[in-house]
Amino acid sequence: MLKLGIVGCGAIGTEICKAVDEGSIESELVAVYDRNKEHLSSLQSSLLNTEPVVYELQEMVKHVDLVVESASQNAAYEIVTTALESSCDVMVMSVGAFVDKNFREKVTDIAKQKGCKIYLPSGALVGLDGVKTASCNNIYSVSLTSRKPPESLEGAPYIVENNIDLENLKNETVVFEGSAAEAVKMFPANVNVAATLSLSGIGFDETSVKIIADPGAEKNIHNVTVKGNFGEFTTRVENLPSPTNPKTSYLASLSAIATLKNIVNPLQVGT
Ligand SMILES: NC(=O)C1=CN([C@@H]2O[C@H](COP(=O)(O)OP(=O)(O)OC[C@H]3O[C@@H](n4cnc5c(N)ncnc54)[C@H](OP(=O)(O)O)[C@@H]3O)[C@@H](O)[C@H]2O)C=CC1
Ligand SMILES: O=C([O-])CC(=O)C(=O)O
Repeated sequence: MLKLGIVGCGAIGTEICKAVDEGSIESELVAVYDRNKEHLSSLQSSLLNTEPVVYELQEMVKHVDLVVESASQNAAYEIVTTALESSCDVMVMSVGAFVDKNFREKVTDIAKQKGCKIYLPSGALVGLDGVKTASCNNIYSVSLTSRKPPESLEGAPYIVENNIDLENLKNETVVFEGSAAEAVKMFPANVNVAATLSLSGIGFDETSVKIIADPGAEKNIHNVTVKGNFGEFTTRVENLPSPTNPKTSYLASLSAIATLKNIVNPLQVGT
């Protein structure tokens, strides 16, 4: 059985733990950690069949096969490096950390040396199978438009630095237009999807991102358009927010669960 350790037990981490606890993923939930003690204890009390040990990262990696990062972009750097150096596989939800080329290359090298894998789930996006397939023969352009309730963008560095008054927005407003490279740095808790899209396709600088704050939006809506030698396609997902974190689409949690199921399944379906 795959032994799992989860760092970050908020919206996504909790759903993963519940899925393991219910027996939906053939694996053993060995250890959990969160700096937020409320999240940790509410997770522990929600589990019916499992009693994972609370281990900080350095101890966790001695006891598990795979570490799940579901914490934050800042936390991802240490979690990924420590897990791989200890010969653990790692699954990362804060994919925006991979915008840093040095980090990307460093952890890919460590993974190769240790014979480990780094898994980046599709998260809140749909259509990455098509992007990966299309990228095998020349993509001309990839664009992402994300429409979100204004409050979900509160606190993002771009909003703070540009003094954008989200509270008093009356109409839908394009708050950001630029490269995925800039978007994931400026909206670290909002567009990790732009990072996953960039890594599936043509890169961070070449992928364009538009973020719309829409006071009428109750869902996180992501449209992706890809053009290349294959032709072109557009995908659109209208995501319901997670019950405990409105910034995070519920589909992101399901995607993490689907990736873990895929890891333990000998039958591999899709791109
Ligand atoms: N790839 C994708 O498509 C998506 C990715 N995400 C990303 O996934 C990550 C998890 O999302 P979500 O579950 O909604 O987030 P939550 O805020 O609900 O949960 C994250 C938890 O991790 C804790 N945490 C943060 N930093 C650390 C650390 N250094 N060590 C230990 N615990 C830490 C937080 O504590 P505290 O409360 O104190 O901050 C919080 O309890 C986020 O980075 C989010 O941006 C989200 C949606 C889609
Ligand atoms: O959940 C979403 O819709 C997108 C998101 O927060 C992210 O990519 O970081």
